[in-house]
Amino acid sequence: MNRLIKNGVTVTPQNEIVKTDLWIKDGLINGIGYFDDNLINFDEVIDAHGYLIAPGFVDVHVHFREPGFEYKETIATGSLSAASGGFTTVCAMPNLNPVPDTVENFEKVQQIIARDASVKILQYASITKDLKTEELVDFEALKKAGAFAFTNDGVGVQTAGAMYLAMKEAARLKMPIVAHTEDESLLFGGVMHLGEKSKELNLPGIMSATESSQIARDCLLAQETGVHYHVCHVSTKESVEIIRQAKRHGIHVTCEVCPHHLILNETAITHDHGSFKMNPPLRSMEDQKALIEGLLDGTIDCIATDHAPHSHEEKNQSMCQAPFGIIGSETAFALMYTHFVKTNIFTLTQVIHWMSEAPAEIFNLDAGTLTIGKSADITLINLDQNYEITDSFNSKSNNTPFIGETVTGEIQQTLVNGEIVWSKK
Ligand SMILES: NC(=O)N[C@@H](CC(=O)O)C(=O)O
Ligand SMILES: [Zn+2]
Ligand SMILES: [Zn+2]
Repeated sequence: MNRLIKNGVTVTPQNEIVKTDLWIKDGLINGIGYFDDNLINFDEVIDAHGYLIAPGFVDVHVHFREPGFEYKETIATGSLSAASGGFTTVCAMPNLNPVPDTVENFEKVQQIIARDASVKILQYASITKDLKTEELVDFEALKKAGAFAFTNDGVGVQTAGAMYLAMKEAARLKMPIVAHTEDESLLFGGVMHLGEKSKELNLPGIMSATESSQIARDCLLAQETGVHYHVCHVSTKESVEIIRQAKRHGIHVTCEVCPHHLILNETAITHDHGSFKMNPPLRSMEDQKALIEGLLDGTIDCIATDHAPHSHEEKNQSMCQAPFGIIGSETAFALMYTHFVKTNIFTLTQVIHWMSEAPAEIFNLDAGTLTIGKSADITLINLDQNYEITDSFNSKSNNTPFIGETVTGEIQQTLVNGEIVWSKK
């Protein structure tokens, strides 16, 4: 099967836009340059007239809710949502029911993935049984069953001892520990960042140290054990500084940041509504600045969405009642492009890198680049198209505070292994 993507552009490492075609043969990238479809016999020619031909994005942090919470999302709807956001490889979190904490439970998820996924999905196994801190999973068996990495995302590992033993075992197996860092003894029922805004809205606050103190603990344990330690959704300036210092000390730590923490801060919370509630919460303007600086100086390694679907009923209530989390797959690129590339804070090359090659490099994934001989995992983007984010998504849920915003940069088509998995209607 020979397919040609014609008349597109790519962006060079120097951030120059150059015209190009891309030739796909049997699911692999066979050539990047100019190809004459009068001379070469293509089964199909996709006219990309001026669209950016980008490597399919890689999202190391999504919640697909199946099995257990199919009313929020399923592997079918979540992966379609990812595809329509330009993602071709995603890593799915284990806060499911049952939790993939045994080989049997893990294989159940793998079977649904094999049946229903429209993009490549790597499934995380949990660190502990049922995400409760006491008992570790069988790391070796879950690795053999195909676990991508270990995490308890949704909750933090509450004791240093459990985290230490988990890291020791993961290090032995050369597997990463991925951490949602949250010390529950420092939570005090908080629902948004503890600061001026939480006082104004009279809502219980979450202090920054709830996150950063556990990152400090874990960096020291990562040094002790030599494990690859990856921090989820970094949100505070203290977290960035701790990770910066840990990297300077040669500790194998990497981390991700979410578009919403880069774009918004606590002042965006106009009133007490569940759509502004996510974990970690929108922090202060200083924190937001530190996240941007952290990306620019390499302290923060990549962008991940933390796509966290919840039903309308669940989110349409006070922050004190609504669950934490917002969706992110379908809006990530356009939001980053609009807020950071159009404003010359980041280059297009940087944003693409942080959404594709960088996350793939962190976890040694064979993804995230346009390379001859590699899988044709590709997204085509119209960089000139403005559109309004509406409440209609491929995801089952529409819990995002970005509804109503006009953005630039629309995903047109996504291919996985050279096959079209999503096209804009
Ligand atoms: N981010 C969130 O606010 N919520 C996530 C859990 C998590 O990522 O911690 C969820 O599963 O809903
Ligand atoms: Zn989390
Ligand atoms: Zn998450």
